Order: sequence, then C-alpha cells, then structure tokens
Amino acid sequence: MILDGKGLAARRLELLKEDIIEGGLTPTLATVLVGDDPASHMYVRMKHRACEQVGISSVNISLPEDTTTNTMLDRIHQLNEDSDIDGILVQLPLPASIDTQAVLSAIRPEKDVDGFHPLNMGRLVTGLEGPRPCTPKGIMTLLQEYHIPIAGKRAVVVGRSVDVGRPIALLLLHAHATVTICHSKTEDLPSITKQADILVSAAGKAGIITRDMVKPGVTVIDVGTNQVNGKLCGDVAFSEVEPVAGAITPVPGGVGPMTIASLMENTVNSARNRCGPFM
Ligand SMILES: Nc1nc(=O)c2c([nH]1)NC[C@@H]1CN(c3ccc(C(=O)N[C@@H](CCC(=O)O)C(=O)O)cc3)C=[N+]21
Repeated sequence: MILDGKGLAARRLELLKEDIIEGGLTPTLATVLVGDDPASHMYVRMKHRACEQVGISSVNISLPEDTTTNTMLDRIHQLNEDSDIDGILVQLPLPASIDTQAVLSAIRPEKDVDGFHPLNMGRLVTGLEGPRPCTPKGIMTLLQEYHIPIAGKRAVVVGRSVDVGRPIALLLLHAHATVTICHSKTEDLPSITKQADILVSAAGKAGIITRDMVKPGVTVIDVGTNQVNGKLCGDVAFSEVEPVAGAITPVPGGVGPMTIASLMENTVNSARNRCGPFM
C-alpha cells in the first residue's frame, strides 16, 4: 500500500480552511529566508502557496547570505513584537556563519510554528502540549490516518537530526512504540532495520534503505529529500522495497506535503491561542 501524503495533506488543508473561516481567524505566518539556495527558495514558495490556499496571510523576509547573527536576532525581535504575526518560521539550514541555536531560541515560543525553540523541545520530551516539529507531526498524522498500529510495535529511526530524527523518535515513544535510533556510527545497520515494524528513514542519503534491510510487511516512512541528477529521491530504494513493504511513502508525494500541512496547522493553532495585548 502506498501512503498518499499528497492526498491526505490536501484534505487536511481543506479542513483547515473551514476551521479558519468558522473560527473567524486571521492567521499570519512570517518566513525568514537567508541566502539564495534554490531548494530553500522553492520550499519557502511552497509554504506561501499553501498559506494562500487555506487563507493564512504570509510575509517573507529575505536576507542576504552575509547576514550576521545580530541582524537576524533584531529581525526576530521585531516579528516577536508584531501583534499581527502569529507564526515565525526560519528556513533551515542557515549559513554556517549564523548561530542557528541562538536564532531559534530568540523566537517567542508562542510563535514557534516549527517547534524548534528549546522550551517547545522540552515540552516534546515531557509530553506536554505544544507545537510539534512539522515533519514528525506530519508522519504521525499519516500513520494515524492509515490506522497503522504503533503501540507495542518496534520502530526504527535512521537519523538523529534535531528537526526530524530525534523528535519523531519521541513521538513514536509517546505512542508506545519500542524505539531504536540509528545513525552514521551505528554498527550493523541492517540487523537493526530488519527488526522494524515501522521504519523511518531520515538519513538524507539516497538509496541507503534496500530490500535486504527490511522485514516483509514493514511500514516504511521515507523522509529523504535527496537531489540525484536533478531529480528528487528519497532514502529508500523504492522499486525494490515497495513489493516487500506493507505500506510505504513515496518521494515525492509522501512526507513532504504532510510537513507543509503540519506547518499550516501549527500556524492556525498559534492564531487560536493568540493572547490580547494586556494578557
Ligand atoms: N525551519 C524549517 N522548517 C522546515 O520544515 C524545513 C526547513 N526549515 N528546511 C527544509 C526542510 C525540508 N522541508 C520540506 C517541505 C516540503 C517538502 C515537499 O512538499 N516536497 C514535495 C516535492 C517538491 C518537489 O517537487 O520538489 C514532495 O515531497 O512531494 C519537502 C521538504 C521542510 N523543511
């Protein structure tokens, strides 16, 4: 079975559109884009297009490659103070000269629609309510919509990034999976991935998950967005893994659109929770 992230994301956006109208909300998202990486520009454009589709206002702040950390912090402070802005998204990766953690920590946690602020990361670890990182949140939505059992199952996450690997491992753990995180130093990766009932690959390496590494019937979630000869491909060797998998996400059309739908949901939640000026 192919897990249709694109179709599900489209349905979620339709629901969100109705919620915005019914709630009389006027959500606004600000994106901050530094430098001129074409992929980052494309992702930000896709986010603005999704905003338009659901009725979220959006603004983009483009800054040159040589922007300093201090300049970025000033812009973030302005957006924090701007009562018209519900959500702030700083497109990653930032140029190496910028202190990414300082920038993410400067975003008001209430406006942190990526869930990357340390306070929101703490909420994630403890299981307290809060905005969840968009890609992991989108994966959980996909698993739930397709009724993939999680409790008691073995989940293996390949990749330990702060934006995907670690948070998806925690969300699966909260859903009572038995979770293993693998990474570049893991010895004998196939022996671990073969045990997975749910395999999440967020390694960022095209084709690292092959047929011999999976158990028949496994649910495979491919987070990879690798450019190979100008073509987008996932981490999974799809054509050989798909026949043995019970369920699998395609790339494109799987996790990517769910990430964007989650961003829209987090932005609408920020708008719902918006406090008056004297609160
Ligand atoms: N602060 C921040 N938050 C992010 O959520 C974030 C980020 N930075 N930096 C980059 C990554 C990457 N990311 C994607 C979003 C959508 C697709 C997506 O929708 N992809 C389409 C394909 C698009 C195409 O055709 O190339 C798909 O998979 O079907 C992919 C990747 C969000 N990211």
